Amino acid sequence: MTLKLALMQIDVAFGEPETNEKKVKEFFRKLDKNIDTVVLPELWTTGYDLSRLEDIGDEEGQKAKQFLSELATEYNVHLIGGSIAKKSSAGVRNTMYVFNNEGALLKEYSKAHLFKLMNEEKYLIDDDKDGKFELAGEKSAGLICYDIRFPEWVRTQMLGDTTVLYVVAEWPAPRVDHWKTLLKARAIENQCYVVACNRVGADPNNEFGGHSIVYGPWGNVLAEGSDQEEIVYGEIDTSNVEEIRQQIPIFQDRRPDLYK
Ligand SMILES: NC(=O)CCC(=O)C(=O)O
Repeated sequence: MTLKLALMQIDVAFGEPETNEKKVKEFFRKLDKNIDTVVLPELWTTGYDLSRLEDIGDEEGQKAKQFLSELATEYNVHLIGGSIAKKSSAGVRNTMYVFNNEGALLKEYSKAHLFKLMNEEKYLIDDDKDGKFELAGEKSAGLICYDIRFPEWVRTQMLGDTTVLYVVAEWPAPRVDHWKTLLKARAIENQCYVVACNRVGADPNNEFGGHSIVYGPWGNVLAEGSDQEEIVYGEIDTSNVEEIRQQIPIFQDRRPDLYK
């Protein structure tokens, strides 16, 4: 399966959901024709304005779901909707929504690993559900930023022939080298495509690194963004994954009996 991708590497206005919705709409107007799948970054509505999430978070994600579903339908694209701050009676979660090109919600995933360096554990609650879904006939998974530092969690998503891993992030500039290295390792060790969208710009506490990136299953870079706002375009063809997994049969050679 070939997929034409567009990673919307935007700057996120701190705590201003309406400004950010306008920005996303503006980016969609600039989108190339014949794109299959669009990816947005982490917490793209609010940014890391965590202390105000009770006010600016999205009740049950209703607003974001409607907004994303309409965009997916209007532009006839599958949409990895980054993540947003979803409020519920349990607390606020960092939640990704995935829509198909008919505007149907395919998946809701909430960040499993909270990042203490950016105070997530003070304002957010984690979740324990998997990130797996099927998009455009392709077994896929979606994870959020810090989640990629946990190869055992990523592996769980890749078991069962998952071929594409989508990652959405607000990853700070000083650790862009970690971002690229970790994503490359996840691609190589899982023999999968990794499609990762990071924001750019700054908030009061961090400068963000961009470098949204697409890796192939050999760890080869297929597309990479700069550190500026842009749409990063890439294309993947998943037809080689099975052959690579036969050549070096990592999934068959696993010894889960040892990994305790
Ligand atoms: N938003 C995040 O989860 C950031 C993770 C991060 O910066 C890291 O180094 O890990």
